[in-house]
Amino acid sequence: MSINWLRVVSPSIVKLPPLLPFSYSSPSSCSCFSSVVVAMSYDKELTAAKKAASLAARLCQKVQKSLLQSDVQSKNDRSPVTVADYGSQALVSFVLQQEFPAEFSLVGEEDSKDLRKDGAQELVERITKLVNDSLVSDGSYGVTLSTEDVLKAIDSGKSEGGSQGRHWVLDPIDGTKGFLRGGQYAIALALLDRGKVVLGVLACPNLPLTPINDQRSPNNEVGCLFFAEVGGGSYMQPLDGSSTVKVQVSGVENPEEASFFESYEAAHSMHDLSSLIAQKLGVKAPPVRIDSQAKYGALSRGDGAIYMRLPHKGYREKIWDHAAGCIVVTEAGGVVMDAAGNPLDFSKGKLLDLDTGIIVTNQKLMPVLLKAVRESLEEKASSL
Ligand SMILES: Nc1ncnc2c1ncn2[C@@H]1O[C@H](COP(=O)(O)O)[C@@H](OP(=O)(O)O)[C@H]1O
Ligand SMILES: [Mg+2]
Ligand SMILES: [Mg+2]
Ligand SMILES: [Mg+2]
Repeated sequence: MSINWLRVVSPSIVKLPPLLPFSYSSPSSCSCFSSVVVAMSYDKELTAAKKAASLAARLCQKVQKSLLQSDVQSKNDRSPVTVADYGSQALVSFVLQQEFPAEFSLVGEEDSKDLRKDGAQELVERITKLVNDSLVSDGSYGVTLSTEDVLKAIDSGKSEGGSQGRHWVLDPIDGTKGFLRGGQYAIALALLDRGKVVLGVLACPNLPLTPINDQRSPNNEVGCLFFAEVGGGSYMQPLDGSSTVKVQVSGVENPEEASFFESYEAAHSMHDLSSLIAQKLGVKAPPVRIDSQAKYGALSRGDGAIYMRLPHKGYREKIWDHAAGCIVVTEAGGVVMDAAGNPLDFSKGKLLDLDTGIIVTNQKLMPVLLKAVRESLEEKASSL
């Protein structure tokens, strides 16, 4: 097993390795922070991000337990959104603004447009109550938000990101379809500094604490928080923060022994193409299909060795669907690339500038995986 357990009395005792005083090169062909940079600590930001994501995860868990039909709405693109997506974005936005009032920019998936329409008042009140209940249970801020405060907090996520300054990147619920099915979902929060991902937090409320493919453990306990800061490695805690482990990607070198993840939703990734690639590699295990960036979390601790995401033609990937997952995997020793072999570029605004797909694996397997992807894409194109 590739999880290196570090049992500690309190998570605060686990110190990230000290950052070098001058400069360092990133540990691998790191797609999140690739150039030589002046070392910088983001400890305060990481602490705030963990707090915000954990609070949002608790809000989501509460909603998932007793989801009402009226809690689910449909967006313009007909994708689902729930009171928990909105509540999570409002909560994370509020917490980050409290912690960093001087410099705050957030690129979030949701906005309040539909909530400001006639007939949405009840929904907004339900979201506001969820947010206030979460703030009361935390007890740090001593405020009660009005419905307008909540709408404003959701709308603070309107930043476009880019290559200048710092921007938080938030997917308040990644895998809303999984959330609705009672499956996997994640609260994904990352920080961009001058276009590079410098920290990421993935709260995965339904992900087992033990490896998902481990036949021997009953997988009863769920709820994982993955986090990573550039140059500091990747870590996992139970959502209650009671212990911390350093995680590392699988060291598998033989593709026949590798297992791979893909989206649960066939509409999100071409399962026929990934099975062709797996066949070329000689992968024996069937694909593990799970929703959301929980795939990046599971991969970072070695539950599987490969993640393939090959969207149908025309789909454009959003930065909030990958930023946190990318740094969690990269800091755990993995590599994240587009299917053409380029690192992901988070500096271009809300969208990732790629149209081939995203592949994730360890450093040893990446060259063979890229080759199999290239050959499979060529075969598919020539068969059309
Ligand atoms: N046609 C499509 N192709 C690829 N990804 C899509 C898609 N439609 C939606 N998605 C994205 O896939 C995400 C879920 O990822 P996964 O497939 O790994 O479970 C969704 O995030 P949200 O649930 O935050 O909207 C959404 O952004
Ligand atoms: Mg969505
Ligand atoms: Mg998403
Ligand atoms: Mg989402």
